[in-house]
Amino acid sequence: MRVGVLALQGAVSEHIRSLENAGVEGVAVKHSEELSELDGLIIPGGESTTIGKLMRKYNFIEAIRDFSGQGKPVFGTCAGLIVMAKEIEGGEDAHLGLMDIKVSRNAFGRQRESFETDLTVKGLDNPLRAVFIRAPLITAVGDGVEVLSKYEDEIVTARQGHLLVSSFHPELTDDYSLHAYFVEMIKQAKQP
Ligand SMILES: NC(=O)CC[C@H](N)C(=O)O
Repeated sequence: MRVGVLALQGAVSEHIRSLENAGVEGVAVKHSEELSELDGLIIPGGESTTIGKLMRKYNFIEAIRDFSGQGKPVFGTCAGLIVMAKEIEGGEDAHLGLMDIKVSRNAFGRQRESFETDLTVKGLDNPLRAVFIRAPLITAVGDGVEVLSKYEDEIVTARQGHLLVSSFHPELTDDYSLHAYFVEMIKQAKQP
């Protein structure tokens, strides 16, 4: 199994390390043609406007929509969550528009630009150490979306079939259980 990490901007090597800890090969993806050799894709955190621009410039928009359309799992973390959303609050255009969620960028405000907490996540055995950095929040979800965790009543992890998103950075700690969860989603998707 090979899992790509979109390497246009953001925390790429950390995701590759977490994937390797979860027992699979992680590869940095710089060209859209590389997607055809992958079983799953992670879109990392960074800055969503920049990632969106680079995705357009390097032909990733249609390529990732196609990849997802084949039922291949996609996991967006932080800015990656924002680019996967169908709707971004504040009138900004959606980027990939893959997942039936509405997001608010930088939702925690300046006082709490970054913080860490232990989160209970549905499907994980133990609380997950979560690092939030200028994090977005999911403010509405469609019918097919399952909420996996909340922080202070706000949705911070969700899944829609083969799509997974988190507002926080699961790759910045030694806890790779959410990556292992994503690897399980890929195994399920590969089953005939
Ligand atoms: N850590 C992150 O990925 C931050 C996301 C950033 N606030 C954005 O809007 O794109």
